[in-house]
Parts: sequence; structure tokens; C-alpha cells
Amino acid sequence: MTPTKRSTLKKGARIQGKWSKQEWTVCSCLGVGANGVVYSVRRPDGEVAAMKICDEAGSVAFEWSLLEKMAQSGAAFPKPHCIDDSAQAPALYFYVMEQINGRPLAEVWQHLQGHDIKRVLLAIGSGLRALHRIKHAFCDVKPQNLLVDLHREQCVRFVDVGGVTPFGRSVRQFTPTSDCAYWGFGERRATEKYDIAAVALMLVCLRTTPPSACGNWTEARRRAWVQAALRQYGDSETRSFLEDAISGRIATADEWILRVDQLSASSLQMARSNASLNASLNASSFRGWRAHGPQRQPKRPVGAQTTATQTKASPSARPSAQHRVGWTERFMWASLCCAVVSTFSAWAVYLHWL
Ligand SMILES: Nc1ncnc2c1ncn2[C@@H]1O[C@H](COP(=O)(O)OP(=O)(O)OP(=O)(O)O)[C@@H](O)[C@H]1O
Repeated sequence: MTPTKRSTLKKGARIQGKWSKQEWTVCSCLGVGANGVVYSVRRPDGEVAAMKICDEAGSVAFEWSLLEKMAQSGAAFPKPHCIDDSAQAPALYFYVMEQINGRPLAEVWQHLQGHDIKRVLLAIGSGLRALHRIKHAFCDVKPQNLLVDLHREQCVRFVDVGGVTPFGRSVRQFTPTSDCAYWGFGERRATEKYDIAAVALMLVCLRTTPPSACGNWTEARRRAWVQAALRQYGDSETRSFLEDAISGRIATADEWILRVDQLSASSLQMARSNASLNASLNASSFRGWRAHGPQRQPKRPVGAQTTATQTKASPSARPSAQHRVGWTERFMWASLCCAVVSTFSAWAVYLHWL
């Protein structure tokens, strides 16, 4: 399904399940991602749910099996309802799940008070703890995948099960800004530490937006940028907490919860964004950074809060890909011209001799 085809489901559209025979009516679009589109849908009995429509049947089946596994663990992911295909054309592959009410962390972050930040960080910790108990890591930690509703006791819920990976395997889907390997702090492997470092890096990047150019930096320079961003927290307890999480010294979700519990609300208040800080750190140079050696191209995509999938081409690789396509095209056109010229010449010679 192309993106155009994806976005054609308007409010009121009806989707009938080929196998379940259930019918859902589209209420609104909840979000669009790299793997699919999520709609808020209503069943005839009035129940509201979220329907994720993916481009491929394989993605639906894969995410569905993970969602079922998560449901047994009590992790913070949506509860699965059913998996189906649409009975009518165009063929849609989808699954239906609990609709999570809440706003993405990125939207609410700036408005959170110290004690709310604490609640949010504790809730993320307990969500990760449940997931880690069944020996899986979230991997694709990003503010869009954490939905916050402070009116609920479980005030943070996770969405997008697509990145969840069994411990020890290499990470398939990640967001560069939350990836410790991208910033030069560790391995890109599904572990408890990977998730914990990801949450801490996400917090650093929520406070200080990384410069868009950092995709072209060396790993060492990116690492230095994170260290400089951390220094801006002053000597606060939040700073040492984040440093420990990023460098793997907070190894489990239980330790994370314990450490968050010890932080004061006033120190956590510092975790929020600071406009002047963004300006100073995003200037072309910053204190603490000295270039060593030639610049290397990043291995992975660059760009704040976008998900990278191991199998997808990275945005940073795109210009060179386009460049290669340009040369291929030029070669093709040159060959075509040669073929046309030689055909004309052959006909000219043939007609001349007739
Ligand atoms: N169960 C749900 N309840 C409410 N909103 C949801 C739900 N699932 C997904 N969303 C919203 O839809 C957005 C896209 O969903 P999701 O992250 O699953 O898609 P994706 O294609 O895997 O995206 P990505 O590009 O991040 O991999 C989410 O960021 C979230 O805002």
C-alpha cells in the first residue's frame, strides 16, 4: 500500500473483516508511521479501538504476535483485540487493539512539573520492568511511542510494538536520538541497559535538540555533544543519574526506579527544555569538543526522533543513492541514444544500397 492509498481512509469509512466478519467504522487517524497508519475505529457495539493498517501482511502478523506476547506479560503495550484482512477492495492488512488515551511525551514534556516528571519516569521504568521480565527490550524508545495521561495511575503507556526484540539479538528498529550506539555509548543490542540508556538519551534530546548536522558527525563528536548537553544540567543529581543511565551504570529497570525515586522534584524540573541552552549547544562549536581524525559518515539515519529500521535505507544514505540512480539513468539514456543512432545508420545504409 502506497502512502497515498494509506491516507484514503476518511472518517466514516467502513472496514469489514474477511475472517472475523466484524465491521469497524473509522473515526479519525491516530498516527502515521513508517510501518503503517493507526486509526481510531468504532465497532457496531460502540466500543472504540485502534486499528493499525500496515503495508504488508507480514508486518501485521509480526507485530500481532509480539502484541499477544506482551499482553501476557502485563507490559504497558495496548491489549490486542483481533487480526484480520478487509473483505472488500482494496486489500487492507490490519490488527485491532486497545486505543490508548494519552498524548505523546514530546507534546506534554514542556508542561510537566518536577513531580509529574518523576511519575512519568517511574511509569516508564515499571513498563520496561514488565517487558524485561519476559526477556525482551523495547528498543524503539522515542517520545512519540510513549503516551502520557496523568489522570491515570499507569500514566505512561507504550505504543509501537514493532521494535520489541528478544534480549541478546541486535536491534532491528531504533530511533537515532535514543540509540546509545549512535551517540557512541554502547552496543546496538537488545538488553535492559540499551532501553535504559535510550530513555536517558531521549530525555537529554528533549531538553536540548540535537543539531540536524549531527548525522554527519563522527561518533566521537556526537558523544562529546551528549557530554556537553549533560554538563548543562550543572551539578544536579539529575545529571549524574542521566550519566549513569547513558553509560550503562544503571543496568536494570529496578535500579532505574530506585534512582528516580531518590531524585528531588526540583532537580527533575531541570530536565525540561531550556531555549538558551538549545541555542548555545547547537552553535557550530561547543566547549569540550575537539575534532580528532577525519569525519566519518554515520552508519545510521539521522534526524531527530525518526525511526530507523536496519532493513530500510537511511536518509543520510539517500543523497548517495540518488547520486547512483542519476548515473544509472544517464548510462541508460546514453545506451538508448546509441541504439537509436545505430538503428538509424543501419536503415540509412540499407536504403542507400536499395
Ligand atoms: N493503540 C494506540 N492507541 C492510540 N494511539 C496509537 C496506538 N498505536 C499507535 N498510535 C499512534 O499512532 C502513531 C503511529 O503508530 P506506530 O508507532 O505503531 O506506527 P509505526 O508505523 O510503527 O511508526 P514508526 O515510524 O514509529 O515505526 C503512534 O506514534 C501513536 O501516536
